[in-house]
Amino acid sequence: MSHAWGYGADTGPDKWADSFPIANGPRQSPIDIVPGEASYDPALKPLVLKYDPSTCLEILNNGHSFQVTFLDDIDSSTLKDGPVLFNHRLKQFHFHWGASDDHGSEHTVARTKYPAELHLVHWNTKYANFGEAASQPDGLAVVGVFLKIGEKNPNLQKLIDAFDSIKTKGSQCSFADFNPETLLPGCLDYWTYEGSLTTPPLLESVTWIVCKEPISVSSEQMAKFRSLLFSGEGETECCMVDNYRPPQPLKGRTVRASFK
Ligand SMILES: CCCSc1c(F)c(F)c(S(=O)(=O)NC)c(F)c1F
Ligand SMILES: [Zn+2]
Repeated sequence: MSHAWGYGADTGPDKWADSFPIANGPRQSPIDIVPGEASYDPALKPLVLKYDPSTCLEILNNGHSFQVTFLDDIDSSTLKDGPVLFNHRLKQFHFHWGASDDHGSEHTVARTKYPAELHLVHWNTKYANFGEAASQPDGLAVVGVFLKIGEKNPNLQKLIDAFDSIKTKGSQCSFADFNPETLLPGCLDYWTYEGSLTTPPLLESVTWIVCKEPISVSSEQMAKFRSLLFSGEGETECCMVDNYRPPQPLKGRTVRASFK
């Protein structure tokens, strides 16, 4: 039986529950973050993100987004503190974006949509590997960063410059010495809540850490994101746009803030 999923009318988020019933689970992501309803928690520690550019391996089009993958066999690129109790290793980062600049993020802030959202995916090293961690309620920690239309971002440009090599689904190329720290905002104030992957298998294993401050992207750079394809080489071209899941019910969860 095919569990082929996507973002089109027949395969998109409204259909995912057919193959992945957890889509209607108690801790699904993304959510709408309402700042006035978030609880400031003075016990939340500052995020400690330490990334080693030499662990950057490749950039690839996986047919749902583009991702940059990291070597995660030792503690070279890690997330510590913040809301998590254990050390986490960086596995990959990817983005979600819209067909136009007025939407595209997965999380929203008081229903405000950003044109794109970066996800830095980390796994808890109390588990043996990413796959095992992804099946545990405290297995993953994803840092979300909003992209806001403004100045051209020279660090995002390094990713965009590789797009000609990863235009179609399944294409990849080596990608070395990229430091994800250059994609972080200057202020690391964050909201945190217990959630899930935002794509199938929608596993409820993610501690979400959503940064309050966005990073900049130019409208021209967003247009380059939209030049990537969901489709593979030789297939009818289908532009990679609107690869986001809309906000899901909070179902009684608390969103905590690391800032007043
Ligand atoms: C089986 C997972 C493969 S790794 C991965 C991913 F590819 C992905 F897209 C998201 S996401 O839900 O879309 N964004 C947080 C994740 F959380 C991930 F961990
Ligand atoms: Zn994501």
